[in-house]
Amino acid sequence: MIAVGQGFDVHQLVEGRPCIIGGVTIPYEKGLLGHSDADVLLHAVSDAILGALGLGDIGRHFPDTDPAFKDADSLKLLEHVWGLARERGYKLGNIDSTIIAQKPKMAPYIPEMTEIIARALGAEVSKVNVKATTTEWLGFAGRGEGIAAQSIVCLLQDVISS
Ligand SMILES: Nc1ccn([C@@H]2O[C@H](COP(=O)(O)O)[C@@H](O)[C@H]2O)c(=O)n1
Ligand SMILES: C[C@@]1(CO)OP(=O)(O)OP(=O)(O)OC[C@H]1O
Repeated sequence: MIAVGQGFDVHQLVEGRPCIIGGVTIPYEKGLLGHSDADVLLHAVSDAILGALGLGDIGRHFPDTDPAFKDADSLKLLEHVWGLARERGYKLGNIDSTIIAQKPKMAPYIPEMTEIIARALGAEVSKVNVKATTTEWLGFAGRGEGIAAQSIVCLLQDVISS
């Protein structure tokens, strides 16, 4: 059986916060604001997986009103979400993501992001793709006010036939 899901997230860029995207801390003058570490890419990946499982979104599993998730490491949240997929017998088919950011430049960090996501999902790196795009200076991302990410995932579940 195949299950697909998609995820989308946005976080504001502000001074005085680290810029953590895809589990990588990127040197930049601003960082992403959130209750957790605000890792916009890992949030989109987590939401895509929860969508494929029909289990809502990360706000439902990790409420931003719960102090337990203050400054939470989004990689830990993703690992928890992947556990929900694993316990239902799913493995990763593939996952494709896009980071939407005018700045900073993501390209140098994409291989490391890809490896981190693949490791968290117990999958080969070849099953994970991460891209980046600017918005040609248009909109909130183009003005540098925030960064968005979107992901689409395909999960595979073995069906045992008798
Ligand atoms: N924050 C970003 C945005 C884009 N890139 C890379 O630059 C290439 C060109 O982007 P366009 O928006 O002009 O299509 C794109 O292929 C990305 O790989 C980036 O590294 N960081
Ligand atoms: C991750 C959580 C929980 O700490 O908080 P944020 O970092 O604010 O992220 P968001 O994508 O707004 O929603 C999910 C949250 O509940």
